[in-house]
Amino acid sequence: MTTGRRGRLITVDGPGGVGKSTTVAALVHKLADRGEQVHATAEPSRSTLGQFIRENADDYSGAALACLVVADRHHHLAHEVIPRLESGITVVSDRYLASTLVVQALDGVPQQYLLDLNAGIRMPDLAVILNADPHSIAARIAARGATHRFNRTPDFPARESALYAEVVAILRGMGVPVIVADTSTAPAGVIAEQIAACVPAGLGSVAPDPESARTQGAPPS
Ligand SMILES: Nc1ncnc2c1ncn2[C@@H]1O[C@H](COP(=O)(O)OP(=O)(O)O)[C@@H](O)[C@H]1O
Ligand SMILES: Cc1cn([C@H]2C[C@H](O)[C@@H](COP(=O)(O)OP(=O)(O)O)O2)c(=O)[nH]c1=O
Repeated sequence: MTTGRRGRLITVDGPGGVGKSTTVAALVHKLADRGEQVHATAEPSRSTLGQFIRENADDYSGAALACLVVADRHHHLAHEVIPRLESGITVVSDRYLASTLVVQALDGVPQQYLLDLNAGIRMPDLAVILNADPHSIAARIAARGATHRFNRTPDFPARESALYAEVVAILRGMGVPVIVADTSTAPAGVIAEQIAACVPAGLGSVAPDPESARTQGAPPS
């Protein structure tokens, strides 16, 4: 069924282990419960290229990995995201542009190069940046086990957390509505509620008040 209006693209980014997947699942439930058609997705995507990236992120780095993740994004948009948005379905993506601006920066890729690779992508209607005290993040990664080279590096959570705080300003400078939530202090259900409150039911755009939507600023670096 289509609704005759465009869906919204909501993206959720933050350090590995911060709570993205948990928050996305809670948000999708909340939106669906109030009658929205919602599609949950993730980057790297489920495509052949996305799966290749997940399996090989330890063997590719720098500009090579940047090109792979952004190629996957362009394909993801064309084949999975945009068609749903055009059918009125809200799409929630676990990782998107902000992840590239942070993870690839930590891999040594210049920011302007990353922005150029992303030229023309569909910008999020709402970008959610989850952040947390780096010690909490490290403890969660230790509890579940590191899954890729980025979260095997001990100082990675602190560096990643600091860079996500910077990316908030970059996204806002690009005109993207951003809300920031601290998963060290707020449970996923509460954060999902706050995000859902920024996505008015039945409207084609979101207009969060960044200050009232903010649950916590990013932790100090
Ligand atoms: N808001 C939260 N507060 C406390 N713990 C959380 C929160 N969100 C997620 N978690 C826990 O943190 C761990 C990592 O969550 P996950 O959603 O897999 O993170 P990510 O997708 O960012 O890697 C899980 O054990 C999850 O239960
Ligand atoms: C979306 C994206 C992912 N990646 C990489 C980082 C990870 O190796 C992998 C995403 O894995 P993911 O399972 O999302 O990590 P985590 O559970 O730790 O949050 O893809 C990038 O390097 N750049 C990107 O823009």
